[in-house]
Amino acid sequence: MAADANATGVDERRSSARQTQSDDVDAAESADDRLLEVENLRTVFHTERETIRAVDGVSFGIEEGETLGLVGESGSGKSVTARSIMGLVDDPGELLPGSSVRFDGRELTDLTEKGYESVRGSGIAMVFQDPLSTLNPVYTVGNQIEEALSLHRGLSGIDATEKAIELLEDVGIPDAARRVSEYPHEFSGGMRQRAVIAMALACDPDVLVCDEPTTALDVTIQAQILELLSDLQAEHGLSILFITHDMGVIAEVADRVAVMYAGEIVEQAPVVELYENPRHPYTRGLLRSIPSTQQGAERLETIAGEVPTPNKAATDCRFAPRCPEAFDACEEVHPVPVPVEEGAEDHTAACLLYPEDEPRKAAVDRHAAAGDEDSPESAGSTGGDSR
Ligand SMILES: Nc1ncnc2c1ncn2[C@@H]1O[C@H](COP(=O)(O)OP(=O)(O)OP(=O)(O)O)[C@@H](O)[C@H]1O
Ligand code: NI
Repeated sequence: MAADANATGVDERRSSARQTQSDDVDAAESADDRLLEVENLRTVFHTERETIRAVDGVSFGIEEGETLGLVGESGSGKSVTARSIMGLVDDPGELLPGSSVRFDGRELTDLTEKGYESVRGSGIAMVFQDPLSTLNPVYTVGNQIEEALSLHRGLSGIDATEKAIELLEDVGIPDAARRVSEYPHEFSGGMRQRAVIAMALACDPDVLVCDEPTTALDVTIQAQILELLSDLQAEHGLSILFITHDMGVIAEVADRVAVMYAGEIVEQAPVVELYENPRHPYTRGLLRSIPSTQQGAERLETIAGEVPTPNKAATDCRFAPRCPEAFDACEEVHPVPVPVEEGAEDHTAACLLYPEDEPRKAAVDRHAAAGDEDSPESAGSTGGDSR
């Protein structure tokens, strides 16, 4: 239905996006450059006991050729964000109304499964942490790449085999002509992940979503895969969403970074800015927990406590119980992303301490007002107010 997005459709979506935008972070302004635009994404899982708000109002965009790093502790909602973009959220999970994922100007969240398949086949491809979850043990690596080539590019026979070999060469697999007929178990961990990347490239995607693609690999191999991804990006102009819990890896791969905590993005900034000038107390804590190679003797700090499971709409700051800088209002007001100071549109933090150059009370009021506008209670038809 939405398959052939025309210019008018795109314009309509842009203007409706503008209306629903909170005025603090006007992402729609730069939507023109953004190949992938995620807006107010809410993905919940209904379990017997509770509803887990795994992704709770996440917004970000990725420009052409850019890498956005998505970082956060285990359970913060990174993988669910990736699966939501890919249309891979199944029962008991669902995207709540108002969630938007636009790819190349086209809304994906209301596509049918068939429509999504075509997006996954040609627009957006995903690389998972464990290559064995993607590769089928009973087929040769070549067969699997050829199948992708046949599905997405209509290649078959010798053409498909030749292209598969070329892809394996592209991802740095030596002796590709021979290895194309080997089985996944004959590949090492690093070579398997390269093969998975070759499979993803078989679709000639514009966006690559990588969910901890190097976490299972040892450090040397990890560095090689990261280099491969950056080479491929330069070569194919890929946009990459790179998910990891490792701040060290993020520093190497990302152009921009989004820090996730308990289902929300708590800080977003260009990579150098984030490392040199982190603002959210959670980001500061994460950065203090990176092992520093220069000062080997220095003790590593970790953030005490655990990520809470977001099982209610937030009415406070979910990080407050672990935050060294929390004050009274943090328990009563839900912070939304705001510029960290006036004019800092590309550096936002969801923390009541910001904007830093605003009097504390005014800043808190600004968060409270934005939260009221945003809340499902005020947006829904019930008119009920839980506050
Ligand atoms: N199928 C599911 N059913 C119920 N809850 C789920 C399901 N999938 C994910 N969740 C919950 O969603 C939350 C976010 O999980 P997610 O896997 O996205 O975290 P993550 O940031 O990727 O963590 P990790 O670094 O461990 O991979 C968790 O609380 C998790 O328990
Ligand atoms: Ni994950």
